[in-house]
Amino acid sequence: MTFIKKLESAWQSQNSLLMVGLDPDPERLPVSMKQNRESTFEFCKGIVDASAPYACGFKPQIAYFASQGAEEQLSQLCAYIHKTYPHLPIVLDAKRGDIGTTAEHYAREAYERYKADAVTVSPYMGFDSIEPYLAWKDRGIIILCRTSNPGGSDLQFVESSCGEPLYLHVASLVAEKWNTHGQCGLVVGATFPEELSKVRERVGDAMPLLVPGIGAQGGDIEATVAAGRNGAGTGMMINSSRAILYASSDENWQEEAARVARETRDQINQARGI
Ligand SMILES: O=C(O)c1cc(=O)[nH]c(=O)n1[C@@H]1O[C@H](COP(=O)(O)O)[C@@H](O)[C@H]1O
Repeated sequence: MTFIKKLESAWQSQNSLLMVGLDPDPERLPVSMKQNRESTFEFCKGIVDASAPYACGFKPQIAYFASQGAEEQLSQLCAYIHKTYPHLPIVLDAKRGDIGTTAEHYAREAYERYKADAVTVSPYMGFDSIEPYLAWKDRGIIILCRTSNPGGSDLQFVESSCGEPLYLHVASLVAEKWNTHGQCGLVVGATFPEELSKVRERVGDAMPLLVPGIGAQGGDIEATVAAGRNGAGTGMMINSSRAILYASSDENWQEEAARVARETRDQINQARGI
């Protein structure tokens, strides 16, 4: 099954647009856990099990694993998710971008080594830096468009040669030229609902948007849903990481993670009118 079909099916079967971000900071693990690589896996597995009923997918952030030499734990986690929750897609957040020959290896890292259903990439080195990912027709490529951080405006708001901000130019390029097999999506931050709505309008209903920025970054759920939903009331993977992961560091960390995930799913659904 392709990434896009798996995601669409998860939106329906889970009745959820919530993507749970897996950003395991060794310094913020539950107090009962030791700060080591094995705990990184155990913690993420615990979060996955607690939040799976409320999620449309999981987004592990590679830097949190690589910075502590926990790549094997990331592989183990992806294998665990595929085996236990085969209906929930994994978006590997790696934000890669490099010349084609190198990009080929980044694609293999994401799709072969970690068996991710999709990976985040940067568009700024152009089409040949994206092309190697397109060869994996059943996988997804989620391209940075209007990121959630304040500094995103430094470049993404620069006027492009077409006389509009660069992020909209990226949205058009991906929708009209790069998305040759219908496997691309875009990253647009929940912290910028106005731009989110412009991107949705530009790319139409079919393209999924990865929308980080609710929870710890303070994005407004109602405004996000109103701006980014498609005609079917879906179309978004609305990501929350720290608000769920670190809801509690006490004995009840799994229960609290589950509670925040459920409440976030419910707030998103309420904004969808469900
Ligand atoms: O590609 C991403 O996932 C991403 C893009 C973006 O524009 N902003 C953004 O915060 N992210 C990621 O989304 C997650 C947000 O985490 P929280 O702010 O803790 O919910 C982190 O893993 C970020 O790396």
